[in-house]
Amino acid sequence: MSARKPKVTVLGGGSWGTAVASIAARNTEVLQWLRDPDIAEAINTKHENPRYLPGMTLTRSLRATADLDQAVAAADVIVAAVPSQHLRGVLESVGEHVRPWIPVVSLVKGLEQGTSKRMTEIINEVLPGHPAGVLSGPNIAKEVVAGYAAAATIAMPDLTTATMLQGLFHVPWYRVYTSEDVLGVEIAGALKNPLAIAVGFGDGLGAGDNTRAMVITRALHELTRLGVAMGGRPETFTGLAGMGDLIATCTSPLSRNRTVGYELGRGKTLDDIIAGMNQVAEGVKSAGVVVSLARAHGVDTPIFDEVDAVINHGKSVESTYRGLLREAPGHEVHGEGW
Ligand SMILES: NC(=O)C1=CN([C@@H]2O[C@H](COP(=O)(O)OP(=O)(O)OC[C@H]3O[C@@H](n4cnc5c(N)ncnc54)[C@H](O)[C@@H]3O)[C@@H](O)[C@H]2O)C=CC1
Ligand SMILES: O=C(CO)COP(=O)(O)O
Repeated sequence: MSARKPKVTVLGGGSWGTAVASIAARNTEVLQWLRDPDIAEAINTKHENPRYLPGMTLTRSLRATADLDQAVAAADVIVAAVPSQHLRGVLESVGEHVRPWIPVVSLVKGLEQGTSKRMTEIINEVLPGHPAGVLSGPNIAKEVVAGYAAAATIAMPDLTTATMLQGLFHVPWYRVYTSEDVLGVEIAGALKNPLAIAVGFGDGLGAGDNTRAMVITRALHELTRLGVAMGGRPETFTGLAGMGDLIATCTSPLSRNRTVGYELGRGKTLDDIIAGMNQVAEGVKSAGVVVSLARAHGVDTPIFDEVDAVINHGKSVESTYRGLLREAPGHEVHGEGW
């Protein structure tokens, strides 16, 4: 007799939480928690998340609920898909209902303001004893739900758990690779967002393909320098969660982070851009956190510094690009600067 497959509970009702819940529901029993009972009802009866993935059909067996305690109590695996600034609060409110030792997988690509912590650090703090890991890669939610080929990496502290979880998320068009570099995979996902904002600046200003390629390439250099200084493995940053996600986020018109940069480059204010979005662009809140992490690790990060200056300190996008271009280039591989 085959063993029962682990039941998955996804916390979060946005586009990516819904996409991953729909994929995993092809492999096992999945319950998705979201705050709005009307959307839960629409997922259960119409197999659609009308707010975040309108018109897209989800796996029919996927079930949703607005009852957080019930959702968590049933879980053999928890998947966290709420925006980074809310993960701690959600986990604190469910703590006592979580079954002991079950793995917790973060899909979240942000850093906590105030503490500068990664999401797996928060999971380890709030739910000690649970193996905490991350699933990350170049994964624009709508494309994955539409069934276009994509891939990601699941990183857990041990390969046995990573391999068990791989089987829950892998489907023919969504290839899931394993890794033990939790820190590297996780930090890559958080760092690529402010860098996509920087690429959006250039696109919004009307700069061309050369500028975009230059910024993406130097952004990968900067992301890798900081990620390695923090303890990530160098090869992770040229993999799916690093270079792969950087390319997707910096070039996709569907990326929320790139769109923030693009609209700033076109002259809109940050407040107007955020007010017009019903989704999270994590890079807006993590830009300042990344700069403080870079200073703490003694890493020079000119692109991150410029994004932080625009987002948090009122610098204009035009002067950002002029400032970057004034800096004399050093050695391409070993140089510290931009
Ligand atoms: N959308 C995408 O293509 C991808 C997103 N991600 C990451 O997934 C995470 C979640 O983003 P999305 O699913 O895109 O969300 P979204 O931006 O589509 O929607 C935001 C979601 O967060 C929920 N939310 C807001 N405040 C909350 C709170 N206090 N408690 C609980 N839920 C709250 C909203 O109700 C909504 O369901 C982010 O860190 C994002 O960077 C990762 C890969 C792909
Ligand atoms: O993480 C993503 C793609 O992998 C989604 O990027 P945005 O949050 O910028 O839309």
